[in-house]
Amino acid sequence: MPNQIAVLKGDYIGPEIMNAGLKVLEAIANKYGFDYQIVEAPFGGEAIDECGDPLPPKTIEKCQSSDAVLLSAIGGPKWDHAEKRPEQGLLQIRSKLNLYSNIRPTNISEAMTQYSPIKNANDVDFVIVRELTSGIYFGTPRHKDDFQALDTMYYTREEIKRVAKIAFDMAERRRHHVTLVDKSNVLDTSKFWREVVAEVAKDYPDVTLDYCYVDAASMKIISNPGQFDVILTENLFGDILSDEAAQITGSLGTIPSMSIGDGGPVLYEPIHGSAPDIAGLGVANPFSMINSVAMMLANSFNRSDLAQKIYQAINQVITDGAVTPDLGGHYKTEQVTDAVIDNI
Ligand SMILES: NC(=O)C1=CN([C@@H]2O[C@H](COP(=O)(O)OP(=O)(O)OC[C@H]3O[C@@H](n4cnc5c(N)ncnc54)[C@H](O)[C@@H]3O)[C@@H](O)[C@H]2O)C=CC1
Ligand SMILES: CC(C)CC(=O)C(=O)O
Ligand SMILES: [Mg+2]
Repeated sequence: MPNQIAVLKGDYIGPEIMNAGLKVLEAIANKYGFDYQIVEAPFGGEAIDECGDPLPPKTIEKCQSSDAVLLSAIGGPKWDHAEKRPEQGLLQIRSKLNLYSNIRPTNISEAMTQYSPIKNANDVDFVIVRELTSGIYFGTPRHKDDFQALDTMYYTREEIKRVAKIAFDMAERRRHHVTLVDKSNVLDTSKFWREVVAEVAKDYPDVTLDYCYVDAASMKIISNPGQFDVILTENLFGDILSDEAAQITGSLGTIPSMSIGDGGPVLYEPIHGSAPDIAGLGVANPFSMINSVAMMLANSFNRSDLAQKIYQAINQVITDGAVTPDLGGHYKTEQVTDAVIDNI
């Protein structure tokens, strides 16, 4: 049976970079052997236009019966004032697949250091483990009227424990260091995170746990990112910090992510949005999606060999300067994609 991959193409630059990712997947599969089958399904704005629902039941069913899900960015001005927004579909798919941990790496390869806006970029290699299915994006009650608005940040012990274990397991395979980023000088949810994470840490005596307030962490990601190994944080802080962390590689358009739960299909997606400001121009950076394909091959299909070939090809393309305008180049999405394929 071929490996089944659910493909959700997304909105604005979503399909542009998804095409790039699938082209690279096809090329590497043909050259080195990888048996797969794509199952496309409507999602986000496209699905709202088609049936009024950003996550139709048939789409979630296709994802649940696949071995992995490859998703591109959704949303954009077309639906900003619609009754249902594509972003609701994104939160729902994460929740329905129980993907409570989102892994967002920031490492700057030797070839990428020239594009980084920071000094000492060559010692940057950390990963953000972001809680993904709870916190303020999901908390109730919520309310908005003409005079007031309310969102709720809510966490249970179990929700914190399970994502903390993912972070500590990851640290054991890396440099044995977890930094919990929170705002425990103010928020009760953060104080609770500290209590629960300190409990979990007792099972990992060879991992060092330290703490950092989110405001200071946002500064340190710029001033001394080399100090981080695994950053563990809640949903909203992880969302914000991961965009910041991406930019120190040179562009938000380079970083992939994977979202995992307790078994079931893992979901791979770039960390950025649908970039409506550059959609249709053919200049979107495809590295975030191509890196997501590589991450999928390594983690869902046990093909680290293929992932390594993709990473090496991207490095060569970067060294050759064949990059899109966000990295200061003049290459188009398609040209960059073809250059990656030529180097595989
Ligand atoms: N996972 C998802 O599907 C996400 C969706 N969104 C949605 O995307 C829409 C646009 O949001 P924004 O705040 O503009 O964030 P964005 O991440 O789409 O764009 C921010 C900036 O980064 C640039 N950028 C992003 N990806 C790029 C790439 N691959 N190549 C070159 N440049 C790239 C954009 O051109 C823009 O200037 C909104 O509707 C938002 O809700 C936002 C974040 C994540
Ligand atoms: C709808 C948002 C929560 C998407 C986003 O910004 C993200 O997951 O990074
Ligand atoms: Mg985000």
